[in-house]
Amino acid sequence: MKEIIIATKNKGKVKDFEQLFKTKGFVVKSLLDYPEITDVEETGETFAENAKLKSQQISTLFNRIVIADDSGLSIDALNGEPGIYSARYAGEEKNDGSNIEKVLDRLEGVPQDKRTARFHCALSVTVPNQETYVVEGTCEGVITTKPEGKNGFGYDPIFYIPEQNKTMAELSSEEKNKISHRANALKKLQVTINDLFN
Ligand SMILES: O=P(O)(O)OP(=O)(O)OP(=O)(O)OC[C@H]1O[C@@H](n2cnc3c(O)ncnc32)[C@H](O)[C@@H]1O
Ligand SMILES: [Mg+2]
Repeated sequence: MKEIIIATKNKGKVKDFEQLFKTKGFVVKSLLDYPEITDVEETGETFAENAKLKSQQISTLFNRIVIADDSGLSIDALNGEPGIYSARYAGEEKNDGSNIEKVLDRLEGVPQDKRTARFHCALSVTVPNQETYVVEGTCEGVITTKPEGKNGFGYDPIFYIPEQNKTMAELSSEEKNKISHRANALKKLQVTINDLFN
C-alpha cells in the first residue's frame, strides 16, 4: 500500500481521509503521527492560500508529497462567517461544541429560509521543491436550530442537507464521503494523485 501524508492535526479530517483513501490503496499518515511538529501558521486570506501554506511547509520538512486541507463553514446570514476562522470561531481552544453554540446564538431568530450555508474545502498537494496543485470543493446546506446526529465532527451536527433529509452528523462516514466538500474537492485531485504516485 502506498503511504500519503496529510498535513493536518484534525482527528475528524484524518478519519474522513482514511475512509476516502482506503478504497484507493493508500495508507494515510497525518501530523497526529508526528506530534513534535508545530502547527503551520495560517496567515492566508483564503482556504486555498492556507492549504498551500500547510502543504508546502510540511512537504519541505518531510521531502515527500504532502496533501493539506483548509476548510470551513460559510453562513450567508453571517456574511460568510466563520469562513477561514471556523476552527477558532469561539476561541483558541478550537472546541466544536462552543463553535456550534456561537453559530446558533448568532442565528437566533433567523428564519429557516435565511439559514443557507456551505462547507468549503481547499486541498493542496505539493511535490517537494516542485509544483503545488490546489482544488476546491463545496457542499450546500442549511443551519439547523439545534444539533442533530453523533457522527462526523466540527459543525456537522448543525449542517442540514435537504437532498439527504439529514444533518451531516446523521450521515454515515460512507454517505458523508460521497457528498461532502472534502469528497468533492478530492474528486478533482484524483487524476493528479494517480499520476504523482504511479
Ligand atoms: O489546520 P488543520 O490541522 O487541518 O486543522 P484545523 O481544524 O485547524 O483545520 P482548518 O483550519 O481547516 O479549520 C477547519 C474547521 O472547519 C470546520 N470543518 C471543516 N471540515 C468540516 C467537516 O467536514 N465537518 C464539520 N466541520 C468541518 C471544523 O470546525 C474545523 O475545525
Ligand atoms: Mg487550521
